[in-house]
Amino acid sequence: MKIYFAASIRGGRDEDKTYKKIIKFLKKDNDVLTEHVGNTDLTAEGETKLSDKEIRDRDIAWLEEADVMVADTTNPSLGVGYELAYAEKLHKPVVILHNDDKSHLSAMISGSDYFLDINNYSTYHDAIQILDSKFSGKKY
Ligand SMILES: O=c1[nH]c(=O)n([C@H]2C[C@H](O)[C@@H](COP(=O)(O)O)O2)cc1CO
Repeated sequence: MKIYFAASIRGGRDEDKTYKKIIKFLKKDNDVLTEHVGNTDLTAEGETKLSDKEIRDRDIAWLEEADVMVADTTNPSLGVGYELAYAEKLHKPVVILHNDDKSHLSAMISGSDYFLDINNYSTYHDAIQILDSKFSGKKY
């Protein structure tokens, strides 16, 4: 499966180690198109070798190509909000991971009838268990 993993970059990189572990787990059986999101060397400046237009256009092409989106919404991010709305427009399945101990998910996401697969996690291990139960043997 091709997975578009969405998580905060310019919104802040406090959770980058969690992103890295989630991507490592997903990569065992899948193709993660946005592996750079989990790169712990990537700062809140974002990808500096590409223009913002190149980043946006590449990411939308990846989103169109993806079978499913996994979004970690714990760290609020304009880009992730945009990607979620775009996934809804494309009718892509979306799995949301959110650590309720750290932030309160926007009502624009939790109040939407489209985003029904919203999963609260506290530790990285919980997040992996959630993904394992969703993806093992499942085709999107
Ligand atoms: O450098 C980047 N590379 C990139 O792929 N993105 C995409 C992927 C992430 O899921 C999302 C993060 O948005 P933001 O930077 O607003 O937190 O946007 C965002 C940036 C910087 O905005």
